[in-house]
Amino acid sequence: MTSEPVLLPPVVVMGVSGSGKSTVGTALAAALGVDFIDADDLHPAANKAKMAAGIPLTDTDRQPWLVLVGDALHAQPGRGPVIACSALKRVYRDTLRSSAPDAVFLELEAGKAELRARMEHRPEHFMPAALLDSQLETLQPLEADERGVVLDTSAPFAEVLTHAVAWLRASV
Ligand SMILES: Nc1ncnc2c1ncn2[C@@H]1O[C@H](COP(=O)(O)OP(=O)(O)O)[C@@H](O)[C@H]1O
Ligand SMILES: O=C(O)[C@H](O)[C@@H](O)[C@H](O)[C@H](O)COP(=O)(O)O
Repeated sequence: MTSEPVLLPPVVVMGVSGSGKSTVGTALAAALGVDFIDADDLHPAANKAKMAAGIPLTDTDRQPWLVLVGDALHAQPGRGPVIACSALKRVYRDTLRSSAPDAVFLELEAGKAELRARMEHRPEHFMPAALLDSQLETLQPLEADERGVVLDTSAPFAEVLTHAVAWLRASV
């Protein structure tokens, strides 16, 4: 007798720059056996150039990017994927849910000093630590009616991953 494969909804690993989205998302996708996509790779070149110059993106800058992220989210029903995407505001997550209504959100958090240190020590990344304040000001944490969980990434990495997998197994 074969067991039914577990259907995994699209998973968005969200949070400010340096919160660990790419790191946790890559490991989580590998653990779940689904594709990982980094939404940074979907940003138009102009958005990346703006951030690299230390200028925060506006809602208008982010809108076409969020549509691309939404398209990627619902491309493989039942097979994730796991996408690392900041999804800082509630309205951005609403845009993603308009493409993938079943998407779940894992919000990664850490203290400001830890976030700054991570950004400053990350080799060859376009995002300057100077944008951390703006990222934190823009962040609207998950609300009670949004399907997801907050994960404290100041815990050891293995614990963060175990918590993420356990939450998904219990919730989907
Ligand atoms: N849980 C963690 N504990 C310590 N360092 C971490 C953790 N998660 C990520 N990092 C480190 O912090 C930096 C930023 O992580 P990254 O995954 O690039 O974040 P984001 O994609 O959210 O910007 C990387 O150098 C990474 O190795
Ligand atoms: O909406 C935004 O302002 C960006 O998506 C931003 O949140 C993201 O942090 C950068 O693209 C840098 O990428 P990392 O988050 O991987 O550092």
